[in-house]
Amino acid sequence: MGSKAGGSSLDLWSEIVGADAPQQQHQQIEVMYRRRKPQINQKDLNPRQSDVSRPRSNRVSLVDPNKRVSWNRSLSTRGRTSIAVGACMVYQPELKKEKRKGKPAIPKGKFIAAPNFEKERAYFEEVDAFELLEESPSPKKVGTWTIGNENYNGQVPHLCSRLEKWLLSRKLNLSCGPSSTLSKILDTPARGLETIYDVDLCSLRLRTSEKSGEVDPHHHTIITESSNTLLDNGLFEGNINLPTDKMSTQDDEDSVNLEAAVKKLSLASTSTLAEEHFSPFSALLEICGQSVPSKFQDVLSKYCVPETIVKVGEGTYGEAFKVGSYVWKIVPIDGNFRVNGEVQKRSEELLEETVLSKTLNYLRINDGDAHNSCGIFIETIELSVCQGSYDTSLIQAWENWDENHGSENDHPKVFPEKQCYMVFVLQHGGKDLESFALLNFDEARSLLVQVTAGLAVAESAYEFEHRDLHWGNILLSRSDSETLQFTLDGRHMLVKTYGLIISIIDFTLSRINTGDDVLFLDLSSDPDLFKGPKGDKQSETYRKMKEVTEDWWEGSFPRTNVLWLIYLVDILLTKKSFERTSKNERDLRSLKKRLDKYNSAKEAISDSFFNDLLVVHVT
Ligand SMILES: Nc1ncnc2c1ncn2[C@@H]1O[C@H](COP(=O)(O)OP(=O)(O)OP(=O)(O)O)[C@@H](O)[C@H]1O
Repeated sequence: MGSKAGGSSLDLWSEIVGADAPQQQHQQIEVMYRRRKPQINQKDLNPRQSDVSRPRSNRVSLVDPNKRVSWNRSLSTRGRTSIAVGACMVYQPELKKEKRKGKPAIPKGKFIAAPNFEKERAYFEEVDAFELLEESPSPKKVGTWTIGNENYNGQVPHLCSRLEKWLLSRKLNLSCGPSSTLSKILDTPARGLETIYDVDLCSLRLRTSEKSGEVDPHHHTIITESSNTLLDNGLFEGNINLPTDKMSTQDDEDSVNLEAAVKKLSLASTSTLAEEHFSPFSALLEICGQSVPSKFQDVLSKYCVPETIVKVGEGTYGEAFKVGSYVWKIVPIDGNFRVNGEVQKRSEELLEETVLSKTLNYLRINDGDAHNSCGIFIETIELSVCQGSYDTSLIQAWENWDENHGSENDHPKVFPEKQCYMVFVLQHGGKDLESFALLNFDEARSLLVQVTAGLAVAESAYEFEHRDLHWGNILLSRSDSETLQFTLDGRHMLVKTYGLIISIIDFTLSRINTGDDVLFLDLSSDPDLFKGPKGDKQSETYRKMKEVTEDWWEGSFPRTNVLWLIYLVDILLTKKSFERTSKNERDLRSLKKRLDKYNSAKEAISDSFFNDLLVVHVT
């Protein structure tokens, strides 16, 4: 295999030993669900829902079968209920009712028989007894970068203050152009966090709580090397490129003065200037390099001829279309009516997701110098804000898909002329794990090693936690390459693919430290997320995350990545059928047990399960 190429390769992982656990096999009875939507056992369905003539029988609202509101769907309103409902909510619960009478029944759920129910029984009894040990929570407010937005009230998703300042400064002085760290993230491809910190030191420095001795987690300390003149003029740009060595000689007194000045400016900004010049929507436009929203047609024409567009998937918020060789994820935003039973996302939320996606793009750089790199996080090619009714080519593609798959989403004809959308132009990542047919155990373990290695790399680079890695958010495609390179803390690893390439998507719930700010969603404002069906692996994983984080979502808890790895092993064992021996199943169960001891994907990647899938190159 290509994994041995390169001469001086050492298998360092083999020294990590993990004793196999007792190998009982048990049966598990578990609800299935799709993405964040729980699937209820047939016996739990009322007759109407279980009627095979209803193509949506696998998506059952726990509240009202006609209304797509469930424990998981309420995610969409997390932290923004007050905005959406208070401002302009027009609830349309009946939107889906008139749809597609007489449509052929095409159930979407994959009901895969467990390979050996009897064998599984013993195991799952063991697994059930094997509840995760009490997590050892990370100490709060220590060791993470403090965050900005002192006005954060737990209801509005956090938008990094750095972003606000950058955007504000762009408004105030467009001729300066963006040169802050954030703009670098937005304008250029991948770079490691350590580099970002370096760059940032030339314009701004963030202090950790530890370093500054501050205890307020919402206090964002900014120290600049800028001149007071700039500050006095209100033209703070974070754009003063002093050499780092000069930065390091800055004395504390100056820092304190400047800090106070910046704080003053910041306060003035939020109360007056920002209100006049800054809105999340205009910020979104800025990020996309637009001054006004585009028309679908204009952006589409850059990528393909409209007739070739095909819908490839759908989520709670977005529709996914293959446009040329890319995938467009189209998310309606800021509208005052529900779509797919959900309050539309607001610009604020999309701001965070766009910055996060762009930051993860940095990991894709693999120029030999990268300290951390991998290609597993889906590449964001372009971001665009569009406005108008849905384009006819997209509607046609939507209807074709609906005929074949039975869409659960509202027909896009509901969108009025003034509707705005966030368009993510993404690398095509293949099929999601839910619908992908894995062939054999080698493919399954390559899936696991790629996800684990990718999370380890992103943890190391950005303190990244995905926090929603269910089987709709893992994409798979086949390829000829035998190995993939991951670089973790400067060590180059080749990972065996067995012909499978994995991509991770959907960073809505993710947490990241961009080097400027910690971006995260405060899930404590969405209690329903944690009320999913008991025993359901996905809902249990949200609950375990809550235990681990102690509901402090801002903090760094890479253990949440491990929780999703455990979930993935469960999914492979119980929801996916592929060629495997009983030894293979034992190996997976043993891995699951050992995973429980790890506090990060970085620790997990050293597990013996991955030994012969990884080769570390010492350079
Ligand atoms: N880059 C991509 N390549 C291929 N398919 C994609 C891509 N992005 C999204 N999809 C398809 O669209 C589906 C929905 O995407 P995504 O999960 O990002 O939307 P969402 O609205 O955030 O979903 P949810 O919140 O319900 O998980 C995916 O499960 C996948 O099938």
